[in-house]
Amino acid sequence: MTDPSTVTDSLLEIRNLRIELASHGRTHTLIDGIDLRIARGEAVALIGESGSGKSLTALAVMNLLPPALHASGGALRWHEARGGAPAAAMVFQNPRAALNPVRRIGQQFDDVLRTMRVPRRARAQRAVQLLEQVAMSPAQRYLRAWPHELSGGLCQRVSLALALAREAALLVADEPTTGLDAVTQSQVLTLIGELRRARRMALLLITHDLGAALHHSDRVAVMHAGQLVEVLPSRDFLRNARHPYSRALISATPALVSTLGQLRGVPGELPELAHIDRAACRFHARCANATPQCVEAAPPVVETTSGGHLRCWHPAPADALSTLPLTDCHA
Ligand SMILES: Nc1ncnc2c1ncn2[C@@H]1O[C@H](COP(=O)(O)OP(=O)(O)OP(=O)(O)O)[C@@H](O)[C@H]1O
Repeated sequence: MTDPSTVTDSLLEIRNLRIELASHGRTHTLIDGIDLRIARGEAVALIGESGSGKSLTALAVMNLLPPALHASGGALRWHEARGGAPAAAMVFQNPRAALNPVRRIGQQFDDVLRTMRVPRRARAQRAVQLLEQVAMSPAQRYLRAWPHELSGGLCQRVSLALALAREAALLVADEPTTGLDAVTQSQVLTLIGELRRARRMALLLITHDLGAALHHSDRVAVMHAGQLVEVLPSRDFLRNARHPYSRALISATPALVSTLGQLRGVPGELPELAHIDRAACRFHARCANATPQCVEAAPPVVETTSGGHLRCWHPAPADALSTLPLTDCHA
């Protein structure tokens, strides 16, 4: 794990990112005012419920938003001296869908390495090296395989190796373990962490799983209804998370509570992003701390004493969670 306090070398700054959807003559703001900095070699986990806007944020970073959606307001500022390599590479949720079903694995490496201008005679050897880095050996056997001949976990390893082939400074991993069994999930996330550290590659890990986020990142960014509501170092999260939504996510994560009896669902439902009241706090209808102020005005983002960022009128006091009987997965 990288020590967040020593990470100062900025790779990507996302400033006031907004993603809008134009529909029936109206513009709907789906993502509203994302500010996030990722340092070189740093692992940032983006967590939140399904529909909170994690994948849209990732697609904006990759410059892959679908045509109906438009990124505006902010800028993505890359500090990487690119030297011809792409700034970011992505591993997708569904590795089978990400691989071309009618190209053998070796052909897919050849396609990527050709775009990286790797000479033809060096490509096969490079593909072998990449497969060995993701622990697929003997690599020659896998290079001849079709995607349908591989398990989901092996397909995700191939996707990861293809992403590594791009030599990018940032790996964006959008739910990279969805659909994999628990053992394979852990293996894939551990492998991503090892490769990241070996290559000093930054990681934007998108996940619903707070426990996995805390284990595999330096900082956690909590997303609710198209906004970041809290960002703080992973190692401090259980103790210092102050947004009521962050606290609700902790109480809703089986790996983070001591007994199943302490497990609580997150109250209410995510508001429909396309029809949201931008003047109010987006969490107010689900929040036990809400007051009329939360309905009348959206809270600003403030810096906290623990070095994080918080968007809430009535946050929990710092260190409040240490009184809860939580299992510390980040020891
Ligand atoms: N192409 C699109 N057109 C219109 N709305 C979209 C489009 N893509 C996503 N949305 C909407 O944007 C919101 C955020 O979606 P997004 O996929 O980013 O959420 P998410 O947090 O990644 O969810 P999940 O964890 O399920 O992948 C959702 O309300 C979704 O319906």
